[in-house]
Amino acid sequence: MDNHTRSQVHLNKVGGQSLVFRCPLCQSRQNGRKQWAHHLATFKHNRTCKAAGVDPRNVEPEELAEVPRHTFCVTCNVHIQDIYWDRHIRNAKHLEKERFAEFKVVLDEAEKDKHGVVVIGDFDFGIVEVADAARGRTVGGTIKSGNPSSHVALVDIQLASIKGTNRGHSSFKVDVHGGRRAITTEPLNFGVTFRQGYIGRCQDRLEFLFEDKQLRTRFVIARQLEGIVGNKADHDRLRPTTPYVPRAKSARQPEIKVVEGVRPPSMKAVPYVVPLPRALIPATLATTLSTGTLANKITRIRNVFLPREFNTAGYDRHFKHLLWIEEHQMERDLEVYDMTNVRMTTYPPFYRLEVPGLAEKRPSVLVGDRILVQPKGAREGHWFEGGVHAVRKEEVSLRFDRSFRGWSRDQLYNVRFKLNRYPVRRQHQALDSAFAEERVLFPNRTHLPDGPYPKQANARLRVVNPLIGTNAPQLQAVISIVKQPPGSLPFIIFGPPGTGKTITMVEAIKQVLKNNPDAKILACAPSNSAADLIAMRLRDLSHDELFRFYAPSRAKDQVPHELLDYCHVRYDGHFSVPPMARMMRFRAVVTTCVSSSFVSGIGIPRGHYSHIFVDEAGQATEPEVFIAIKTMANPTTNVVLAGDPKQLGPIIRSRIACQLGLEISFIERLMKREPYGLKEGYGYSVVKLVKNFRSHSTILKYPNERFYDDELEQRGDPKVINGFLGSLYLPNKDFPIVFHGLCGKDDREASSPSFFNVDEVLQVKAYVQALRADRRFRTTDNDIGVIAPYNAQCRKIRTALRGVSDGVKVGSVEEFQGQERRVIIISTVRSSTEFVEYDLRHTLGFVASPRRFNVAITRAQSLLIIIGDPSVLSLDPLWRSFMNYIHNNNGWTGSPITWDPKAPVDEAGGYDKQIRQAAQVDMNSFTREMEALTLAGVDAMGEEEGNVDRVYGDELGHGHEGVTAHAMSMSDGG
Ligand SMILES: Nc1ncnc2c1ncn2[C@@H]1O[C@H](COP(=O)(O)OP(=O)(O)OP(=O)(O)O)[C@@H](O)[C@H]1O
Repeated sequence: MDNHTRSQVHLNKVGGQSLVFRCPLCQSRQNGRKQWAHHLATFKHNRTCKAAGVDPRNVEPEELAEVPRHTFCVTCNVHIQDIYWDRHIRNAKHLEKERFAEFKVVLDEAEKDKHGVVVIGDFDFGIVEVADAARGRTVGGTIKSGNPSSHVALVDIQLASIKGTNRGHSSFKVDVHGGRRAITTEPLNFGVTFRQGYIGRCQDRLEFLFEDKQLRTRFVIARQLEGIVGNKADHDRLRPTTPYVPRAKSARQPEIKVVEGVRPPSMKAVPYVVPLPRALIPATLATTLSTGTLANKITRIRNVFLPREFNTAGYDRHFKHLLWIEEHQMERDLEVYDMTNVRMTTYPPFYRLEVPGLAEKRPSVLVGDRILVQPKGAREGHWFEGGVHAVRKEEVSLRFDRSFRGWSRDQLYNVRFKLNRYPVRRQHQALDSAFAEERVLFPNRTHLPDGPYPKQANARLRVVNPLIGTNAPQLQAVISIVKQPPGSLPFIIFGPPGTGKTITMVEAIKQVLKNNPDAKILACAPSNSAADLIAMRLRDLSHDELFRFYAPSRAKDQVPHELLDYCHVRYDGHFSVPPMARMMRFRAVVTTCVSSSFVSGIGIPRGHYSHIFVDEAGQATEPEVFIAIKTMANPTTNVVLAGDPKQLGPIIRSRIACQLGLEISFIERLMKREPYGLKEGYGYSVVKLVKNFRSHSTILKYPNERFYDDELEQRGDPKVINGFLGSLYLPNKDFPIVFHGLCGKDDREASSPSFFNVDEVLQVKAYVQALRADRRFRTTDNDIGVIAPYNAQCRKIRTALRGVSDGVKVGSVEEFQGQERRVIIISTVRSSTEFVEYDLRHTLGFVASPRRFNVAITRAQSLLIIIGDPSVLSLDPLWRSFMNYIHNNNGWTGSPITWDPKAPVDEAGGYDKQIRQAAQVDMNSFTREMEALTLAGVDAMGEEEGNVDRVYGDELGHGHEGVTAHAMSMSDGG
């Protein structure tokens, strides 16, 4: 069918007639006189006139034939102005729908019994235990005709996955005796066997090709085959309990009156003396952000709101606006969680509200947050604020003002989640401060000291960590930091993963304290896990010297027990700060970047800390890093940053803020400045570390080549990095990387958009059990880390490991940045291409995210196991080359690959293009095959293939997995 006839199919004329004009100058079509008059007045038209040298008023339209005014598209269910009809049917959205509609028809048609022939049998194998599946399970089926004088013959039986030129793989096999044979009323028996030696699922299509001799036509009857290898009890425990229903985003009406709620006691746990600014988004900026295209918004923001130049004078204004832009987006992202017509229960004075998705941090709610509640039928715009006093698995406890009355079991409420503004207010507070020293904000060549940099020979340092003494660049970094005169430019410890940045920073902290009795340190990191790592390594300081500050809302069970003695816990169990005199005596205070504002908040004077250290500085936004610097630094304070811009950067939700630079971390910006060139700055302002002490050479090889120009040297301790060579799970005993191919299913449940993949959960569990049971290698829970890109998957893995290996750390890549484990198991989750676009949009997942990929694969010391669906991952060139690397080294197991791992990878292919092609091939191949099979008549379903531009529904545009700004926030008032 050609495009013309196809368009007829969708054309239902509705509505009356109208005049259509064509503009002789710009050839555009105008529907009716009014539109024509408007067109004449437009800028574009006037420009065309000017170019043609005519007066626009003298242009007469060409009158076109009368056409019907409206057309109704039966595929998309929309009315379209007739003049736009052509455009509509070329439109990707329409083609998408049309493709699906046609494809469905084709498949449905194929599955129907026809020409009197019926195929009987149930080919859904359900869940088969691993041992049974390895032996193979067979089910029977029959083919027969209902017509005693049938002229139909069975010509062929084949599996869609491996027929023709397809190199696919199938775990199914079909047994049928004899070749071509007549189909009569006598049943013809056949058997389908499902045999698979590994966890995961297999789907295929069994196609029976028949010939009707009387009608001289061939036709196909198809049956879907499906089998899952796994454990039924685990599947029952982990599968979605309620089907996923995307939440609909409704436009919020403005809040007119909000009655303040009662905040939890933790909000008063820290005795703040400096009030926080409100820092509300300026109305003009909010209006700009709500109207126009992305490009227009960016241009207007640049022209109207941002300073002309990004320099010391305009620094605060620049970042304050970027913060507001980001906040505006974060607030909008929360709208999707709004709930209507929900009930609450009460246990006075608290109210309990069930929040679907809470466990996956969708939405993320912390103690101290605010949730607005409105009784149904209340006055428009009037809300009660509920202070969040407790957060449980699926519900929160709220406390309202006394004027909140009228609760009953049946009363319905509307609910709005509000952004916790404390983190942004703290950043504004810091930006409002007077600190604006160029040597920190925009260091240049003049800030480099004269003379030679401090050399090791003259330094005479007695290192605390003997490892540092064995590596010249690390030692140099420590010496340079110790010897930097007060008021120097920021010092950067820069290096790829596992090169010892954190231990160098920790050694530098200890040496500064040792060599300068007056020195005091404020050490920060973007996440609690990275801050914990610093604090753990500083534990040789006494309890009077080291203080680890946690936000009062943090739960004690989230804190490593070794650090509890270094914290201050109030009588009511909340984290807090000790009395001021004691606080002032601590020589090192460790906290997250956002929480670092507490020091100025409780009244510790600027300049109290001689040094501010920030580890994993590439993961924080610049305003986050500057909370500590801007609130506490004075002209003598030195700043030290450690990080690697090739690892995870800050998570930014607003595309506008991203494009205006909020995504670039402070360390990344500094590294591009003159004094940080390795020639000029080595030893003065920067030291680069290139010896990797973490990983086995085979684990290091791929990221080293891809991200670090092969400059990393492998220097890991052989006792550690060779620890799993020869182990049972390695397909190649000398190559400690395993790619475990697994075809699973990515699921979601209820209203949480977070993904999980039960098949992969089971495989992770199987590996953990095997590792723990293997006496030869003696692996403890602490040796194993499991990384997954989605909160829901992390939660399911934790559930599966409960009672099996509770001590195994399971977390997102963000939580693993800076961490290492002897064994890392990565569950990639994705098993369908259609969700990858979703990941790309929401900066989730592993595909097309090189930084996340880099961090994930560089955490393992001696064994790296990746569980993933090769067919999906292979669409990303980075993943495909990585899988080829593993395959070519015989590290592959599980579901086999369907491509040639020796063939060069199309690096420029890019994920977008590849996924489009894959989706198209997937949808069209069956149609094409059917065309080829069909001689004539009933099965002529092949159609001209439209150029399907794959467009995915814009689902939930909110939230990030892993560590969000919210997850790192402190809800402790101020
Ligand atoms: N000089 C050294 N000799 C031997 N081992 C070292 C040395 N320096 C660091 N290590 C070890 O290397 C590993 C990685 O160190 P560290 O965590 O400090 O690296 P990093 O650069 O901060 O890593 P990431 O970039 O992943 O955060 C640790 O196990 C550490 O003990």
